[in-house]
Amino acid sequence: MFPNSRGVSPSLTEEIAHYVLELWHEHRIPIILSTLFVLGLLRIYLHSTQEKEGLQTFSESYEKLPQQDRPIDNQKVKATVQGDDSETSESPKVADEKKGARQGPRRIKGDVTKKGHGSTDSGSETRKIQVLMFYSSLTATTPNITKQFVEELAASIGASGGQKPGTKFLPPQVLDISEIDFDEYFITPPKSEAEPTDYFYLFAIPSYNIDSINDTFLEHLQETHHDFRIDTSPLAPILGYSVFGFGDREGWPTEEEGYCFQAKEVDKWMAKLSGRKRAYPLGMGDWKRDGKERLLEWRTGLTDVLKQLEKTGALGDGVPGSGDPLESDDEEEVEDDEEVLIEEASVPKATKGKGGSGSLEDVEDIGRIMELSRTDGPEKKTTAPLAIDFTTEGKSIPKKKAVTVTVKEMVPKSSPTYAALTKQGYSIVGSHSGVKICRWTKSALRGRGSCYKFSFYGINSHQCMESTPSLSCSNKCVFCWRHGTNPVGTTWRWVVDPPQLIFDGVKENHYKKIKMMRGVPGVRAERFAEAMRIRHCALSLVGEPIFYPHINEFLGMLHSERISSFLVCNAQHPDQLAALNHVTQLYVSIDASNRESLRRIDRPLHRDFWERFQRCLDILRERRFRQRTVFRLTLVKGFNVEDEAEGYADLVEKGLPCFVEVKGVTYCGTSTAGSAGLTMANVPFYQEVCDFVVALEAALRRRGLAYGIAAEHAHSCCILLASERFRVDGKWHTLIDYDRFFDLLEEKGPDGDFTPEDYMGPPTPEWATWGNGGFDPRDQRVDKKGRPIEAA
Ligand SMILES: Cc1cc2nc3c(=O)[nH]c(=O)nc-3n(C[C@H](O)[C@H](O)[C@H](O)COP(=O)(O)O)c2cc1C
Ligand code: SF4
Repeated sequence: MFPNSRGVSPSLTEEIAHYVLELWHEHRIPIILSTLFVLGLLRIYLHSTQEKEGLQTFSESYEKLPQQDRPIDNQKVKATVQGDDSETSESPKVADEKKGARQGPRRIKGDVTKKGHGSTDSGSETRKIQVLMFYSSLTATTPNITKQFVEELAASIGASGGQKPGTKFLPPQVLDISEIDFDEYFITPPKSEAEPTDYFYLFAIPSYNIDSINDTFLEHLQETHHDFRIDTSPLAPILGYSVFGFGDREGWPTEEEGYCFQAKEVDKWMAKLSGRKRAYPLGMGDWKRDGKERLLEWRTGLTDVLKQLEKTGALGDGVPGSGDPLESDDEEEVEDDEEVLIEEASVPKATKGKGGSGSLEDVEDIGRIMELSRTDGPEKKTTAPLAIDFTTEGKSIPKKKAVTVTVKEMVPKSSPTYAALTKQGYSIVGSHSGVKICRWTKSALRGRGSCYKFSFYGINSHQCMESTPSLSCSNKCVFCWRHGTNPVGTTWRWVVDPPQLIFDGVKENHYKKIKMMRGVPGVRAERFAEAMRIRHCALSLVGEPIFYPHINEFLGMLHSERISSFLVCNAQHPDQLAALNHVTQLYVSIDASNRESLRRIDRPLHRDFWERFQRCLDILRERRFRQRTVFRLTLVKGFNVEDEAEGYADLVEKGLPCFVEVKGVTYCGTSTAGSAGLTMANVPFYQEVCDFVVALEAALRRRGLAYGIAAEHAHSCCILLASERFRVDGKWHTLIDYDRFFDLLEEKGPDGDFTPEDYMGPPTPEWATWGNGGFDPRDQRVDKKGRPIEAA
């Protein structure tokens, strides 16, 4: 070996080299692996930081798209999605690209951060409201109507010309849908450059059964909703929308035949795109007939909505996005008053022993009542008469009990009864009254049929309020699904609310509930506007209305506002019945034809129930030329149908009512009616109800009683027998002339001398008479899922 140039002996160098080599041999695997690991980490890090921007820009689903399906200009899309205002402002190039994009894939544009409720966002104070009214037209009627409409609307909301100081409204704009770029308005709402603005969309849409701009527009709405790259409700940031349709009743008489069909479509797709922000129901009109009137109605309703928006920034009750998402449509469909139901009452356990069915206080047990009144719970000191059994004839209260004591409320807010009733959709007014909007009212608002009282008596279900001034009842009928939730007793032993409080309260709550229907699909503007004027009151909700000590005053209030009264009582309170002033129609429930059957079915609390019942029939007979009296029979198979036609005929002979309504009990719910053991098997088929009515009519004729089968409403299993007093020139006249009734009251007083014939209405419509089914031809029958049912 030779020394190297630096004079280090070769053996040392060799030694070092050897040492390094050995080291390498010994540790090369971990060294290689850790180097690879570090390099790997480095690569992942670099890769992820490079990709980050791309991921921010496009949604995952978008990344999976084939290249040719991606937007034309990624950079622009990126910028607009990120909310870059400079990019959303319209450069001609962008506009051109948008037009080009119509054929190709849709461009994503606008702010992806969805604002929940428009102006409810922070800074709403400074936000303006821009109403945009879109219209289409082929034969040039709509543009002028729309322009005039918008001027009038602007005036009514204070947004015309020189804007009212302080108003949030910008002057409304009118836009022809054949001239606008749909992407501008119907993918996301436009962005205002000038000032923060929320949008409210209105539509005036005539229908055409030929190809028109409407089809392109509808296609666009549909495509936008189905475009998986876009939120299914991309128009959710708008404040609300509403549609008015123009059509021609002559060519397209009904909705089924195509009347205003495209307005209905626009309404439907806008509901989807806006996340159900229907601010006011769909309006429809025929310019040659009722167009002007309907449009005015629609404008009046819209003005209210817009003013509310201006004030509160929200749409109000019942419309999603309003802060109160409850839609009546989502409510559990509970059958209502006129349907007598078989259903097991769902009684909260706590109710038992507190006045529910589990603890029926004995009327006569005044000592116990007083005992109870001392227990906690809302109480009122009152000098109102306590526990006077005004339902018990000739009975007086022992002197020592007639003292001023603490009287309890019938349904205190803290009680389980209150909770149970409100859960079922009742609004409790004061401490013992209730109101609830019935399913027929909802159905009529949506043009899906009215209750049998429309067919028989001309009642508009959407103008009918169902209420009671007494939630308490003295029976526990087996088919009454409310027993267990409503208080029972035979005496009035609670605080008595003044009639004015009840009257104002039931109206207010009824209107509140109607308003909650505003955004419900299918509600028609015309019916909605009409529903804001109560014309009828069914005093039959639950409990016993004549139990309320001031029932006559309450009736007087209804009548003074020309609201008709249909009062149903349970034939257990003869004294109150005898003292009752005029009602438009007076019902007595006849649930059985003999004592034993009545005891089994009604399970009355009064021991002298049969005598009370008989006396009520006598009173009805005496008053048959003063009151329009009705027997209401509810048929429960296995209880009160078989072989009872003769017994019922005897009762009719005794009471001689003007009418006999026969109705099959309706089943609702899954289980039997508690101890009574009722099931679906107890619900008679319509044919069985028909057979019974035919048998009853024959039994009446055999007794020489002039009654005939006048009308039917097969849809609710209900048939009407009427006295021949209401047949004129061979035609039944079961309808009521309501105006005449009120005129008579005004003329002759609440207890005046006039007869039911004095306010008999026009002939019963042909479609409602026996043999014709009785379904309102203006409406469309639907099944449980809302699908149209073809008429048989
Ligand atoms: C070709 C044509 C088709 C129509 N089709 C329907 C229809 O299917 N349903 C309907 O209710 N009205 C229909 N109409 C009536 C129009 O909707 C109605 O007259 C409307 O007021 C026209 O508005 P415009 O003059 O602005 O086009 C049709 C009218 C035309 C001219
Ligand atoms: S009478 Fe009125 S409350 Fe009764 S079912 Fe008909 S619409 Fe409803």
